[in-house]
Amino acid sequence: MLAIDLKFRRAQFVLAARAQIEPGTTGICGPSGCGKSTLLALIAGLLRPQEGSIRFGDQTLADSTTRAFLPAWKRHFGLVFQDGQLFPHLSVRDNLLYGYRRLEPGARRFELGHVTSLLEIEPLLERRPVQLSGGERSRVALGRALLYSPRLLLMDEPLSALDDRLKQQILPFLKRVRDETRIPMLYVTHSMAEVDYLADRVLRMENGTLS
Ligand SMILES: Nc1ncnc2c1ncn2[C@@H]1O[C@H](COP(=O)(O)OP(=O)(O)OP(=O)(O)O)[C@@H](O)[C@H]1O
Repeated sequence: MLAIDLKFRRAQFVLAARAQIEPGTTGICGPSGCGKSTLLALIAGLLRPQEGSIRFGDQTLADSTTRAFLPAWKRHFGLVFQDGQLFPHLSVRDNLLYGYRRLEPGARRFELGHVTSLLEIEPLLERRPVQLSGGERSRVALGRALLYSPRLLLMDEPLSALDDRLKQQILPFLKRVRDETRIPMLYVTHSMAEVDYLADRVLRMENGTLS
């Protein structure tokens, strides 16, 4: 599904990644600073590899030899980061529908009611993000990413801002999303417990190298 063979350099840091990632849920684990977020940013199209290529199915996302580069918004991937990054001035409903409204109706795989019931967030629709708990915010961020009907869901430590009790509450929702939507996921975490619970396979990163 995803074929990665690239190098990316920053002043003090080199990331070298070569991997074939199949559909399902893939955990990416490794110590702080090893390059996990950088790898997700390259796959998302927020960074461009100086060398090598990234392909999704038969589509080239980036290729340094042909200088091909598909911008992030054309990749149609969903992103969920640590703090959820909801738009503070929009209600939960408008946050959820943000990407959905920008899709052609024929491209919409999920409807608002389906996602809000999957994540149990119906009662929150008229609230603003500031009126949500951390766990509710995470579920809304996940819901927003799903309603964008992504071809791939990229999650960068989506639970790391939560305490253990909330993590235990949200993990079953993530599992439900995995099983009911079948959207392929890349899940970056420090936590082997989260990977054991959710992932079909694990890739390890160390000092910028993926194995
Ligand atoms: N914007 C940036 N400018 C310069 N260096 C950066 C930038 N972002 C990250 N780095 C450096 O690149 C390396 C990889 O960082 P990255 O955020 O990918 O690691 P990570 O594995 O996601 O870490 P963590 O688990 O702490 O989130 C680190 O050495 C980091 O200091």
